[in-house]
Amino acid sequence: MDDMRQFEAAARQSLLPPAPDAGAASPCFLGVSLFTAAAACLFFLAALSAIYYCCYIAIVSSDKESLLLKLKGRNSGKKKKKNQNNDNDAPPAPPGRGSSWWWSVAETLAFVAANSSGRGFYHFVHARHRRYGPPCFRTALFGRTHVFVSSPDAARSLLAAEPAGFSKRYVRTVADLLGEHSLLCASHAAHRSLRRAVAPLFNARATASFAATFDALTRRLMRDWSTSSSGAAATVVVLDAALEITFEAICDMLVATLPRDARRQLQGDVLAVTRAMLAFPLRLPGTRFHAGIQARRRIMEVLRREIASRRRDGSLRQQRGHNHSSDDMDFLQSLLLRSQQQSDNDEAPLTDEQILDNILTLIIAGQVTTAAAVTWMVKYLADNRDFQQTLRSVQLELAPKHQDSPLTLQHLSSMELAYKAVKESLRMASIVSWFPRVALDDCQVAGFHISKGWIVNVDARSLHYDPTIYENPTTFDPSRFNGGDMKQPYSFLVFGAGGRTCLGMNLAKIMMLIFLHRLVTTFRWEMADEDTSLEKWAMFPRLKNGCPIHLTPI
Ligand code: HEM
Repeated sequence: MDDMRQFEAAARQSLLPPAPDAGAASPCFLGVSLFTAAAACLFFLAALSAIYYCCYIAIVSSDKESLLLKLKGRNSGKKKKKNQNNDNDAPPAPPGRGSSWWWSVAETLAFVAANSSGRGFYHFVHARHRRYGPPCFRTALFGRTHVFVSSPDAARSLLAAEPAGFSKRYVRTVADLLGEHSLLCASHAAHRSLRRAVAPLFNARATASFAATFDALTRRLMRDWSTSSSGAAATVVVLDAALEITFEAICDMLVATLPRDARRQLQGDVLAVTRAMLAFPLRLPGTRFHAGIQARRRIMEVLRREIASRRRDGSLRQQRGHNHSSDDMDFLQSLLLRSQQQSDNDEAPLTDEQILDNILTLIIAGQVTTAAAVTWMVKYLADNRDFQQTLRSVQLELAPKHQDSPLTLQHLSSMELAYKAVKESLRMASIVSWFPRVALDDCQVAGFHISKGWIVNVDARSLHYDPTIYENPTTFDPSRFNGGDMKQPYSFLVFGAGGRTCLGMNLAKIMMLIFLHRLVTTFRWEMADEDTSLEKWAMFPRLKNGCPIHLTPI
């Protein structure tokens, strides 16, 4: 027992700091220690940056080249540039920096810092756009040279009819999560046949039936909100509600037969995949990227089980020979039927992998974007109460015609002012802020030299906030659309343009119109929290607080 006490006393003694020695803490000694500590920190940071950079080149880059080859390529690129500079006729490289690897580390860290701050990842682009001015600037991210272009002419040269010199390129994380057959990531060659298979599904009948489903969900939501407010003001979080109903409507359209519990699991997994899209691509348990990859695996399992069950129950055999885009089929059934008909006709059929990747793509491309757009629209109208009131009067005049019945496409087409509010919200929110393309060869864009392999991004948000195109661009003003969609071609790019234009743009506009009409004719609202900081690491810009509003029934 005594031994034990002695041992504890000795241990306590060893944990106590040594008695202060007045002579040891002289100012000179402190200065040297601080200097050494600062130097060590700097060295540590530099080493970390270098490791980080090398990891990123190795992990993120989609090319199969080795790191060594890349560095070699960069050196030969430097030589090439020197030769180019000697040639007076050669177009200049876009302003900005991006060839030195130190600069690439600094820019990548700045991008990551913007992403993990409340200002959102576009802040990085905006700061450089201001520094270098239009029409473009150059930077380096994750080991790749990126050019951001922001003029309608440059946008036309990159998007119109998909020029032969460019292909689509998303960061590796997005491609890993959505799958190599996803429409959003496929190269131009693979894209053409995939789009031919998916585009017919968005026909007029499917759109009308989608509008009816979404309207029913929105009316149910507003009824719940009315009940919870029961005459007094209630507070609701718009983003949560918008995510819920857009998911339900899109799920009904794509895989209508999925049981309730499978839908709930799917919804959680889709959220995890979305969260992982801009995460560091480390497949270590506990990381966001790993969680996203696991969620993708579960989603694929659920969808594969669904396909197997449809093949077992014989419904596909019965529907063989019918029009594959018939309105009583969900998208999954239409694609399975198309695949079966292709193999019956000895054509190369759509594979299950292609079908699965694109069902997941449609859920993510459709749900998260539209929910974010609806949320921004509600915020802009909360900030512009006069416009909210004007719109309310207009919409209330239209309301008696369909108060208790579903909104039809005809009803929606008569909502001119609401439609302008939808477009103005889409412009200001610029949900997809830029669209990446990769140069397949050396070429010129906007009078600047672009080297093979550089990523050229159409900076849609800068275009939408260009004061030479949109007067007072930071003001919410739906009347700017009085004359039609856009003042100049390629200046309103909320849904992209050319061969890669958004396939769901009509559905997105319909969802926004229905939500706006039902909300403005049922409630008045104002923001319950004025915090405008953005959610960190979100692929599409959205408010961190999800846009809580106070609702008062009218
Ligand atoms: C407000 C909501 C939406 C916005 C802002 C939006 C925006 C966009 C943009 C800008 C592109 C083109 C990207 C590029 O060129 O790189 C795109 C592509 C696409 N969108 Fe949307 N979208 C929305 C809603 C939807 C919906 C509801 C669906 C379907 C359910 C959808 C499905 C797609 C698909 C499949 C593509 C790829 C098209 C292709 O490459 O052929 N989107 N979207």
